[in-house]
Amino acid sequence: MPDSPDLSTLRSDLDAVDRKLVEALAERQRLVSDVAAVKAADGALPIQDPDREQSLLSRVHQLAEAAGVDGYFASQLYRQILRHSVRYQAVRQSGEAGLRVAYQGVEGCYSHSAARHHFAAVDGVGYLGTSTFGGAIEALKGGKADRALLPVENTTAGPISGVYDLLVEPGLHIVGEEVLKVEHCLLGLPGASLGHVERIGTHPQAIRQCSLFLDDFKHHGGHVDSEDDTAGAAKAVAEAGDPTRAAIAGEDAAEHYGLEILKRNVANRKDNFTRFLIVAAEPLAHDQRLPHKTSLVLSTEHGPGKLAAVLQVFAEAEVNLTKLESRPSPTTPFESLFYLDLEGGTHEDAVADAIEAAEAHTKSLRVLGSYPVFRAETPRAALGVAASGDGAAPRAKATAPPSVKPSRRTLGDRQGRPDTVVEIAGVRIGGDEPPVLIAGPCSVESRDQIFESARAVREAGGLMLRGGCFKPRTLPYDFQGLGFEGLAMMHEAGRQNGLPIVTEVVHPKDVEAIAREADVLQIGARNMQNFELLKEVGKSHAAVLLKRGMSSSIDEWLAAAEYVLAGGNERVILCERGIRTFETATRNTLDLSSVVVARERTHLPVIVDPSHAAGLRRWVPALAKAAIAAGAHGLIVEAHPDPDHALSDGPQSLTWDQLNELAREIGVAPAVAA
Ligand SMILES: O=C(O)C(=O)C[C@]1(C(=O)O)C=C[C@@H](O)C=C1
Repeated sequence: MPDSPDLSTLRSDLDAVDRKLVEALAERQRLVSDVAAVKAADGALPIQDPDREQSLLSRVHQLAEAAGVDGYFASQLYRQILRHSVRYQAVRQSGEAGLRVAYQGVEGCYSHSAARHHFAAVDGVGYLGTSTFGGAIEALKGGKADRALLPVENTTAGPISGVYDLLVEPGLHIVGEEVLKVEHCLLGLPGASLGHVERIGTHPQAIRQCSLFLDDFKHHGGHVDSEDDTAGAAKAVAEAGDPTRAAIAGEDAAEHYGLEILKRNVANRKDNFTRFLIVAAEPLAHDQRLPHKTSLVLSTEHGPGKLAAVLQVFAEAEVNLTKLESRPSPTTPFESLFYLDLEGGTHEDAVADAIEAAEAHTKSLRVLGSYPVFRAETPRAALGVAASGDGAAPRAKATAPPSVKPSRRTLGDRQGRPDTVVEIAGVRIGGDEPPVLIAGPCSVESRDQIFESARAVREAGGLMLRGGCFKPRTLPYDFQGLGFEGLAMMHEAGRQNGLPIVTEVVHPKDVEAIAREADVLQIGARNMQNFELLKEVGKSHAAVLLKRGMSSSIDEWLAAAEYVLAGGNERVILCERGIRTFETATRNTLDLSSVVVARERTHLPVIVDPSHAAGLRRWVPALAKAAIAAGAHGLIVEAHPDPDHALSDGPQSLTWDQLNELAREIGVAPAVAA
């Protein structure tokens, strides 16, 4: 047998392939540049063409699969390529080049990363870090920079109020926005370990966003230092060379300062985004074919309904507001300035007319900027940007927040309300949405098992990954789950495959920590009436999947949901999983009538777990299809890479082939290439 090539030979072969890949990207960019020229000559052509992108992505998916490359991986890469392509074309239309961009912080900080994303399509950009937000504005005003990029809001910590005060300075124009997914990581020296860290340094904003992790760290004797910026803290750790020190910063900072990620995702919320604004000293002409946003600042007289009158104008003109923020006026005590963001640009008549009409109800009104927004993969609702271009009509919204003390059983009752659609990282469950398949193993058993499961679930057409990390078992000797270690693996597996994750929480004290990594908190059948647990998940930002207790009536099940809703958490999904009857042939008796009744009595989504009802895998598909026929909004199904050797619930877990077939039968499997 010939010797296999050595590592250095393989690496030089890889180098050659990488060169070809980069050359192909350059060739693509040249063609995109020609496309931009065609579009410059014909103003009727859209810069972004969602239909073309869709067909291109599915072709790439098919080509990749045929070549033995994961189709999802290839299409994710292509999404990035297309995003860059749209920006590249926009820049070619505007003629921007050689910009100097000021941001607050040192290299590798989030503002620097956001700036690099935003200006990636511009040739010859230089970056200038300043020590304060005001310093970035000064650089702009003093002619040392052409743009300043400033963070204005974060989806966990809220508005960055000091920046709003800077935006109203005369002579500044908002010319763009950038949204960055912020993933706070704990960084330390290579070889350092989490257990030996004694001091953690980071920016006050990150301290707020990671308060749960840091409180726990302090509780165990650790010290937290407030630093000027996240990447600065990372730099200090690298320079100190002390393995007991760590910083909370982004992945870019780790790369920049040669640090290792000791723990990913230490923020309170898994989905953590920061919105940045790009400011210039002159207004810019933007390509009007791109979707726009407009930012205003205004003040009103004191008096009842003054602000409402302004808002009414936009409501009547059907101009959507994506932001309303108030700040004290820098000049007049006890007067407020209101910052508003609107969907649409001032070149659109509806927007321009509405602004003019609104002005009549204000004491002062100024347009801070009208600028293009690039569609990004962000939870658009969370950022106040309406989903666009996907053709999906907005469906029934979640119910109003419980602003009044709930009277007896009102929140969950239908009372003529439309169905609530619960949205979980882009997956919509409820109402008239197509049924959602949630699948995965009963328990997370190992890294390989959960990664293989995530991939198989995604390939089958599943939209969420299930997996237990904290297992309530009948016998104390049975496998109890891998706990937080398993959760971290599952989080990563879900992320890599674009699947939100569902996991059970069994103890009230774990709710916050689990919700940092999981998208949906499952309340198991045994805990359906654990009222302290229900109250705790009622306070959580994560969605809740509430299984019906094995001996609970529908009334008791709905009353349990009421606990969660009354706590302020409106994102409740009911799950029927079978009840105890005299029948012992199946593990539980699947009560499909509860789906019909619950759908009539509440506005909440109702899904079905056929696995725990059946107890045997060969019975699962029939029950699953019956559940959909009865009106279930989705299924949560157990499936395992090797069901016969599963550590829990093996007999009722489907194989991948069975899962694929079920997905096809209920019509959620991805379309197969012709
Ligand atoms: O085909 C076009 O119209 C292009 O602009 C090219 C391209 C691409 O890079 O392939 C870029 C943006 C569009 O949204 C679709 C496709």
